Amino acid sequence: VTEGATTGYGYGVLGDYKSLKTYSANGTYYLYDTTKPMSGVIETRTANYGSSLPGSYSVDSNNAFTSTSQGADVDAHYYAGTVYDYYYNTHGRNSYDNNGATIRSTVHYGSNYNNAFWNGAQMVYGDGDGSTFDPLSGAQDVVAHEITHAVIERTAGLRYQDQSGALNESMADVFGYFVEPEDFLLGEDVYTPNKSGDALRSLSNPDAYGQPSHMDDYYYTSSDNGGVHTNSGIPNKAAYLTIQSIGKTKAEKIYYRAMSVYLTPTSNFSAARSALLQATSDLYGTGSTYNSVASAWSQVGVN
Ligand SMILES: O=C(O)[C@H](CCc1ccccc1)CC1(C(=O)N[C@@H](Cc2c[nH]c3ccccc23)C(=O)O)CCCC1
Ligand SMILES: [Ca+2]
Ligand SMILES: [Zn+2]
Repeated sequence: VTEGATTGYGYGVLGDYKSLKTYSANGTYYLYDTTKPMSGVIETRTANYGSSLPGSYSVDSNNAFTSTSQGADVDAHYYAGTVYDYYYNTHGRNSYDNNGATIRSTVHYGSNYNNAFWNGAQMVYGDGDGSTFDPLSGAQDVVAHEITHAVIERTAGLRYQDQSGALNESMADVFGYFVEPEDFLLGEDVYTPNKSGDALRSLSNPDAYGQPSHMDDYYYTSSDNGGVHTNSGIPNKAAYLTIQSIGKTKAEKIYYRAMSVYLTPTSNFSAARSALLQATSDLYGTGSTYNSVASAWSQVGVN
């Protein structure tokens, strides 16, 4: 019996065919990808509808992860690989710690759990209740959002509270777009499966989903760590305006440099504007690109 890296396949949450990097041992196939140029691996596990982590390896007897319940496992594994590839190919970053850390995901967490999270060590995905959410790993932008939280922890370290927390949230949403740039929506592929055209959030129109897009409408609250999932609308809108004026290629380099070089745990929105302008100056000087970034933040009321 062979032991080692293999290529299998499966169907994702939306029933789409995907080729998978798997591992074979003792006649069992694991969602365990050893092919990345990093010392760690990409591994996907299941909590089997319980809440103990990390759970057991997602396995299959014939390297064909084709059952409906395996869709969440397939997508968590496949999309984690694409997010690894994005950070490595676009920014030269080797996993979230830039040192080849293993990227671990656990799916089927809880019962009909309508959420997902990075717990400081791994990603965790609920299956959703089929009405509010489909299994959340079925959205590439959600997977990118979660892995970006891990990157932020190892770089800017933005405190998950008030403005620095909203910035943390925004960077996660913005890199969700950079990884999946087909729209400015977040979570649209898994949100309300029975309703089309909606999403969890919108970078281009935060107000459509109850988020402010200007400092005048900053939402002061004690819940959700000071409204981090609400006030992220303001930096999200600034990011959208920036992308629209200078393009994705320049924007993602500026955002990555700001996140990895200039932002700190206590950076607020104004500090983010400064960090992004400094990154822009480093990369592109202080001409039209610089003015576009400054303008974007002025338009959302941050100077
Ligand atoms: O990573 C994050 O910021 C979110 C982590 C939420 C969480 C935090 C701590 C423990 C458990 C869960 C998860 C996501 C999120 O934005 N959640 C929002 C919106 C949301 C999703 N499911 C919900 C259920 C009820 C209320 C709100 C929500 C939230 O938790 O606010 C990110 C992309 C999609 C899900
Ligand atoms: Ca999207
Ligand atoms: Zn988040």
